[in-house]
Amino acid sequence: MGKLEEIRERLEVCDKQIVSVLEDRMDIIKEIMEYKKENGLPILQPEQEKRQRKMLKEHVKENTYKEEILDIFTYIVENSRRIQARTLFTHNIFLIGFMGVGKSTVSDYLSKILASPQVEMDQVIVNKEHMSINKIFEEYGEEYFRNCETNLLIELQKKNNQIVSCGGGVAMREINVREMKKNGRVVLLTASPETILERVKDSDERPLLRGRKNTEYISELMEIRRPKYRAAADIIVDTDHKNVEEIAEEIVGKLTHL
Ligand SMILES: Nc1ncnc2c1ncn2[C@@H]1O[C@H](COP(=O)(O)OP(=O)(O)O)[C@@H](O)[C@H]1O
Ligand SMILES: O=C(O)C1=C[C@@H](OP(=O)(O)O)[C@@H](O)[C@H](O)C1
Ligand SMILES: [Mg+2]
Repeated sequence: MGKLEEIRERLEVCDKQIVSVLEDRMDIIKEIMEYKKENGLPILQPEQEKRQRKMLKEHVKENTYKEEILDIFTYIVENSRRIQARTLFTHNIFLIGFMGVGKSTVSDYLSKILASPQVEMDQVIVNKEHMSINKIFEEYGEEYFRNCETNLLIELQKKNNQIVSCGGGVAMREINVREMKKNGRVVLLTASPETILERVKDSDERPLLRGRKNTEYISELMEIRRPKYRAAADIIVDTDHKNVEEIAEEIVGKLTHL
């Protein structure tokens, strides 16, 4: 055997060892998830990831390849998140609720922490139509926008493990609720009219609130929509006085025990 072949063989042995250790690591991740589920412990615990990273940095600080090793670990952790997500859910998660409850914000956070694709329905429609939501309402009317939402929900059936941030009106159509339920769990976020006003007051991107940004109108529309939101929901999470991390943890905890 030539020298080069001999070196390559050692490399192959090394790669196989990495594969084997990675498999062990992934099994451990699953074991942790099962233990947390069985014992009702918080599932996401982002602070644990930060501790892990700190420990690792300390461990490799004298290493010649520390940058490269840390880079590899970024991918390892990303994939562990994906395994975590699959251990928890095999379906889509749809966030519904009134404008400003935090559907977009929470879905963005959940998609990162669970390394799962996010679908921001409003944004997908804006991209498809090459028009802002305001412009779609102005040019084609609300009914057209609602049809875009229904068509998109049907399209979303093709994939799993997506975190979908719905527009606030999605749960109003029964066909939309049926589509979401086919391969998804529906999470209703709620908040008081005062909280909603605080969160939407500086944005002009919601045509339904134009010129009506006050708690009276928000309460009125919320009451009209409430029965449909509740009927569609598999779980309900109130968001008043909670930060995004707390809301995400509550969602995952409740979905796990559904
Ligand atoms: N839990 C929260 N606490 C404080 N502010 C929040 C929270 N959730 C969302 N926000 C803020 O409220 C505004 C509306 O949130 P967004 O996610 O766009 O709501 P939605 O998609 O339900 O309309 C954003 O400015 C966002 O940063
Ligand atoms: O409640 C609604 O009918 C709407 C909510 C908006 O989304 P957000 O709930 O994300 O603001 C957007 O889809 C559109 O302005 C209509
Ligand atoms: Mg939104």
